[in-house]
Amino acid sequence: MAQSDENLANLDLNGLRAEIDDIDQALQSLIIRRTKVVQAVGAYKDRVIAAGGKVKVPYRPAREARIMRTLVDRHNGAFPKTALIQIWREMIAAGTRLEAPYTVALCRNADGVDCWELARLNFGCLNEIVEFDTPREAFYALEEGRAAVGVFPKPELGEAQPWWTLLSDDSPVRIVSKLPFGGRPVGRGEQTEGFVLAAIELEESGDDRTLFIVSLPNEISMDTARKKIANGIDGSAILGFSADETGDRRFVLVDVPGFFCNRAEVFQRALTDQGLDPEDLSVVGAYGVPIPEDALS
Ligand SMILES: O=C(O)C(=O)C[C@]1(C(=O)O)C=C[C@@H](O)C=C1
Repeated sequence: MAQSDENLANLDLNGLRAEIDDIDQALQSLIIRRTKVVQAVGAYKDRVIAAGGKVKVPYRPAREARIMRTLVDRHNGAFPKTALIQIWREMIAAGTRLEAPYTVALCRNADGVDCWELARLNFGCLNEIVEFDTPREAFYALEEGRAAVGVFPKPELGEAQPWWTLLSDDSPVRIVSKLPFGGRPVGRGEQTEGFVLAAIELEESGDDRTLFIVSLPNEISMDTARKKIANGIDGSAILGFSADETGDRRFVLVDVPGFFCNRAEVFQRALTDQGLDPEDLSVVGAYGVPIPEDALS
């Protein structure tokens, strides 16, 4: 029998435990019900694929971002929001696995950093995590469908052979999410950030950032490029730059506020207005802006 908050103080230990048992039963019934609905979503997606749709990976990070933000917004009481998110992470990850098999690809950066903890927290206790020797191998696993998602360490400015140069208009693999999204692991992995890559369509979550790669002639110094990109696109940040093999141009990974899927021309125009004259510009991803730490306390 559900007790009022005031009445809890009058219950003995058995009474309180009986109350917890009732709540657990209600929660479990809802999990069973939610799972049936997720399986119906999986069946719906199968029908779309059978009708000629392209999407084979069930992961929908924009939808997940909306769910997590709603949870945080409507929460109250003493239960920590980060732990609340983690309960949903497990539920969503386990349910996604029922929709289609799910392997998570990992790789290390040049400093040996990987995102194992972030991957385990985000994709749950059941999904297989496979560590590849190189980012290139992890990337091919995504392209070939041997892994559904990959978690790659956040790019470092100036690193040799950055993984993000594998992204292009010719590949279905995109950056689709940023981790951690809602709360950091405590201890190991606390400082790590990463991007999730998957061969899925980009979708809007309501508060997003877009990533594009632009190729610029090498005569333009990084400082000039940085200033002009900042002047041309409000709120933009350069996440990486690299020289290509021929050495006459460099690639720059730029992170900008807003959702600009399939709208590379917007950036092309902004950079041309700054006199940068980009040779090639591709939108390579978009991600829901993670929930800020202060909204989780
Ligand atoms: O909404 C969907 O597309 C689902 O597959 C359901 C669900 C969920 O459990 O809520 C599961 C996986 C997706 O990444 C997003 C949400």
